[in-house]
Amino acid sequence: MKITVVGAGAVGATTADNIIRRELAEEVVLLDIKEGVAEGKSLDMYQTAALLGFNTLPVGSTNDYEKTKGSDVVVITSGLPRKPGMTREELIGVNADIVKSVTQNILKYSPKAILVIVSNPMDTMTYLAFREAGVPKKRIIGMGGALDSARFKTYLALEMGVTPNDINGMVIGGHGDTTMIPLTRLATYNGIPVSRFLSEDKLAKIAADTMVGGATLTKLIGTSAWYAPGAATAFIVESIVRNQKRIVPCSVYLNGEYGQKDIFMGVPVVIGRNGWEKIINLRLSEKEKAAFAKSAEAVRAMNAVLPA
Ligand SMILES: NC(=O)c1ccc[n+]([C@@H]2O[C@H](COP(=O)([O-])OP(=O)(O)OC[C@H]3O[C@@H](n4cnc5c(N)ncnc54)[C@H](O)[C@@H]3O)[C@@H](O)[C@H]2O)c1
Ligand SMILES: O=C(O)C[C@H](O)C(=O)O
Repeated sequence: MKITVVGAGAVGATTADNIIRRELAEEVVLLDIKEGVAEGKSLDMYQTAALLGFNTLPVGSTNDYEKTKGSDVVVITSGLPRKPGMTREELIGVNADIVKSVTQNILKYSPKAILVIVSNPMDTMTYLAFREAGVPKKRIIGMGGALDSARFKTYLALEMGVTPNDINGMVIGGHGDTTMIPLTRLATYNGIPVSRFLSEDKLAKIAADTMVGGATLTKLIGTSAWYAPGAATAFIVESIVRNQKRIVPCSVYLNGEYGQKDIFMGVPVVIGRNGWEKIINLRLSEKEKAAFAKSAEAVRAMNAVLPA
């Protein structure tokens, strides 16, 4: 198994670190355009092997795609992160060109790879990667819902004073401050609806906090987050390489599912060795359906901004 992570910045390096520690591949290639950075971070990571005991080999590359040849899974994190006060959507101008050229280069050397797109605005960047790659839809996965759901579970756990490990919950829709849909109605504490423990007001606040979870961290840190994004990306990669068939909300191509066509949006999917294998059709309430349709409108408007 060989995995490539494009972009050796905060999220890319953290993703690679999580993948390496869990020995999800024999080799992990980290690629960046900044001279020496990917090589340096790979060597730094490998120097933890003697301390942590893993056997995966990290390999750095300054824009040399030959080194990525024959990758089974490729994660794309290259691109600008937002600054405080910005939306993810404002990154489209710069990041579209980056994601487009990276996708083309990757496919030249790894035509069979499953692509996991992280760069923002993620749903639109995933749509763009799909358009450029021309590969079966099940091999293109956008990472957003895994992270947003982890934040949702964390906020629920903090409010309830319990471990996030006992909380189940999903965020679907777009990966944007106003397009996410935290499904409070379906969230549980070990199978028991969280509404048995929290008031409607508390749940509404948790949903609102989840939606601006990324913006909150960006304001605190000065750039966007990387620990949970890196862990969430590695979580998806693990479900692929270990063929775990986990149900994870991911941005995937919808062709009529959830009432939408020709769009990438977050919905629960089964993730296994072939990419996303199946879309889970949740029975949404009328209010949730309306939120999904509104979210799709916003994502579609972003997609329309992409150059032809
Ligand atoms: N989908 C999500 O949930 C999620 C979560 C966190 C961050 N993000 C997004 O991920 C992206 C990266 O965030 P970050 O914090 O790691 O940023 P960063 O600035 O730390 O790292 C980005 C890296 O991409 C590299 N890069 C730029 N152009 C490149 C190219 N053509 N080829 C290869 N590498 C190139 C840069 O040199 C830099 O090292 C941003 O767009 C951010 O908004 C998405
Ligand atoms: O908030 C951001 O801009 C980065 C990422 O999408 C996140 O949710 O952490």
